[in-house]
Amino acid sequence: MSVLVTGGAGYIGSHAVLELLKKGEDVIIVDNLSKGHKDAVLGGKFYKGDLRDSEFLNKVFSENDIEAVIHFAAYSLVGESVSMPLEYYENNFICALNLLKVMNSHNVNKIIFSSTAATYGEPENIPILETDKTEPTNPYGETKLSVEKMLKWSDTAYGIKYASLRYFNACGADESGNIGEDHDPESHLIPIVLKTALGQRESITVFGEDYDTKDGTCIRDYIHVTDLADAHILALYSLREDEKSAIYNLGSGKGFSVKEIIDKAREVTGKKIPAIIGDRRPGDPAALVASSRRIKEKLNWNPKFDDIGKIIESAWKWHSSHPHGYNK
Ligand SMILES: NC(=O)c1ccc[n+]([C@@H]2O[C@H](COP(=O)([O-])OP(=O)(O)OC[C@H]3O[C@@H](n4cnc5c(N)ncnc54)[C@H](O)[C@@H]3O)[C@@H](O)[C@H]2O)c1
Ligand SMILES: O=c1ccn([C@@H]2O[C@H](COP(=O)(O)OP(=O)(O)O[C@H]3O[C@H](CO)[C@@H](O)[C@H](O)[C@H]3O)[C@@H](O)[C@H]2O)c(=O)[nH]1
Repeated sequence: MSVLVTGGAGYIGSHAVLELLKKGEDVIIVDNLSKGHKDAVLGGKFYKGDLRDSEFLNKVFSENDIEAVIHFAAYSLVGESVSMPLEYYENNFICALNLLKVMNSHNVNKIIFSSTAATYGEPENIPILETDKTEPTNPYGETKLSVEKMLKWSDTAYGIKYASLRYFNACGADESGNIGEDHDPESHLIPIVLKTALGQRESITVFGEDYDTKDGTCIRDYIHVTDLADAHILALYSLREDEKSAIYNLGSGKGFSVKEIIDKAREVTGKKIPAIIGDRRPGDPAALVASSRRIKEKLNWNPKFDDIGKIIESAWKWHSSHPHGYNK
């Protein structure tokens, strides 16, 4: 039987596909390539298509013996979601709705969902626990929280078991340097900092220096993409072992400010990396840091990258060897 990976040509999805293949899983990938790259998919059976198209989805499920779904496909940019909320609801909610409907009609009862730290909003406590309140400060987080609620009711009604993984900030690249992050336009901090190091941008703009944090810039929890990919495999195994549905945070437990990330990248690359201070970006909470105790205890998740310098080094290996991403 096969594992269907939606959004498997995207940044995190392509790393998960690689790890699944290494474990000997039979993998099917669906991606509309709106943001992803066919060259990022290093194996498996690839379908180009859109999850908003139920007929297409039904065909994929009819042609294959699908056991479980890992659902990455979504729009995922905090700032963009504030200016395009309806597109975010349409893509993120409708894709998940169509997927759950087709899963139910084909008796597929396991799904791993890419949720996010953005479901919490402005946290009351750091580190954030899965039981903490969820009040998103942006439409992106709202769409993901709505899907989590739909998953809960689909479990109650149809017995579809889920693991909802609330990732904090995914970063880094596969150690081989063969796949990595390539968004167009790029909006994530670490790739932009590294593109500045490569001389492709004149400077990095720091979005706000007046937050209530140690140096006034936003704090995030940066987690390596391969450690994230590994967590999906553990979640898949747990659903196979009839574990109950659950929500898990995935982060390193350490917070770094925007300025600290820029300084660390200067150290790793040996480049100057000019930075200028700009306005706050709408929708950004001041600080997000995870407690990942639950997934460590319940699924034995054991992240390998616990050093931000090593994480940035892996991203630098990818960016410096692929300065134009997959379009070499
Ligand atoms: N990058 C992060 O830091 C982060 C953190 C938390 C959660 N997430 C979540 O993880 C998932 C993957 O994120 P990513 O950074 O790899 O993003 P990405 O944009 O690189 O990957 C998403 C993939 O989904 C595809 N896709 C989008 N809409 C589709 C549709 N309607 N039909 C078919 N394919 C579609 C895109 O072409 C792309 O390849 C997303 O759900 C995102 O919300 C990401
Ligand atoms: O040019 C830039 C880009 C980003 N930032 C800041 O850097 C931090 C990280 O930003 P970014 O890399 O864009 O990630 P987030 O907005 O934190 O969102 C990521 O991490 C979330 C989980 O925390 C996921 O849900 C999202 O999908 C994913 O894009 C934020 O404080 C940004 O304001 C800058 O200062 N300048």
